[in-house]
Amino acid sequence: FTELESDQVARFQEYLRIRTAHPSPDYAGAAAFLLPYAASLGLRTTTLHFTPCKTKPLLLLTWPGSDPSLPSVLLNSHIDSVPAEAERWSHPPFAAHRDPATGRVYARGAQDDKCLPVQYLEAIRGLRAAGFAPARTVHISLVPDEEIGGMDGFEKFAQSEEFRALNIGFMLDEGQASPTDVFRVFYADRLVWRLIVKAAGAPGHGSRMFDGAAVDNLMDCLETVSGFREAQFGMVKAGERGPGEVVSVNPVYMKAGIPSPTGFVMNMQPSEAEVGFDLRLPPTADIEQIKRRVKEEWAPAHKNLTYELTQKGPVTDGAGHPIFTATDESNPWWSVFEQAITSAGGKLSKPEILSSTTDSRFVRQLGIPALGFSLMSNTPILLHDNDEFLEDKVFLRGIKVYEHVIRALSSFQG
Ligand code: MET
Ligand SMILES: [Zn+2]
Ligand SMILES: [Zn+2]
Repeated sequence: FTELESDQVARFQEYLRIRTAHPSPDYAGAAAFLLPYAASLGLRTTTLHFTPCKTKPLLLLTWPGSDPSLPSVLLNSHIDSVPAEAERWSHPPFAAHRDPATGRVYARGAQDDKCLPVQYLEAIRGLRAAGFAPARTVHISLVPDEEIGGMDGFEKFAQSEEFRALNIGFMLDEGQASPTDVFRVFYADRLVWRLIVKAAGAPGHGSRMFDGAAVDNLMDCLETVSGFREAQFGMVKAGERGPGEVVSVNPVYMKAGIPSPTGFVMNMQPSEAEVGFDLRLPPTADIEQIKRRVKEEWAPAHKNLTYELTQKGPVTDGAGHPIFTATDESNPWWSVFEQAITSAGGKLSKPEILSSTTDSRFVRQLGIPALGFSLMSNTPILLHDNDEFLEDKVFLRGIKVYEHVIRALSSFQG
């Protein structure tokens, strides 16, 4: 590595060491790292707050263009991460350990998505060093609370006067790693729902067989959901559908039993049981049909099951249409982006629907084109997983590709 490249990897590690994981992300620590970093590159910095307590800063970094009449380009990244089960990691999740043999940097957030701001900023450093001056203004937004739905983050930002004033023409946001050498690009997100099913039932002796116990009722629900899940997953396994093109439903917690000092009482059947599901729908899914399925098949009242089904974020855009960004000639930004990747010597995947959900949905909802994009090629998909890592060489190559992308997008005269 050159001295610059070593510094770039070191800056990535430094950012990863700031504990921005939920449930108590260190947003102040992140701001104290990112704001002076951006200022040192000559960017304008602004801090916005959308909560009265001002504990959730939204940082805006700006590289002014020579033609302020042109709509600007926004590069987004969320500051927060999901938590980590530290004892199950091979390296501590907030140490950002770099394995010298493989170049892998291990940390919560290495992929999702704390590589991005450092790559954006280092790409700008490279462009400035090359004497490049953008025609369009380039903004970087570093936002809080994406992992918990964005209600105090991008959702409020997208509705704000400050956002409108930025006059954004196009946004790039996070994507997902690619196990092959193509870069993945995403034109839509799945809708994110949470489903909580509660079962009630007759309590009784642990030894007695009877109908209608709470856990028995909940198991009926799990069995039905599992059948549906297998059918959806089957289409992905068979290669008929992409992972973003089916409905996913995964149990993420279960609660039942009567606690005792040593664990749970073993010879009593409890009168309540509960399961939580992460439910994701493709943007064009028939929502009424899913709602009916939950009510009639997954959690029918006659089995003593009740449920809460809640949706996070928008379902349709302002015109009532499913939320996605065009990836054809109707969207001039698409071809500018595609050409930038080619000029950087990269290959792009066929545009996909992202299987997870990002802040892009709030921008697309406004009719502004936004793509999810990831330069993590030849990398296993480890977001929200243990031992999340990114290889230093992949990270560094990403900076070079962002140089091409930022140059092209900010020069676009259409
Ligand atoms: C709860 S909104 C989405 C949060 C996160 N990006 C996910 O896909 O799980
Ligand atoms: Zn993310
Ligand atoms: Zn995430």
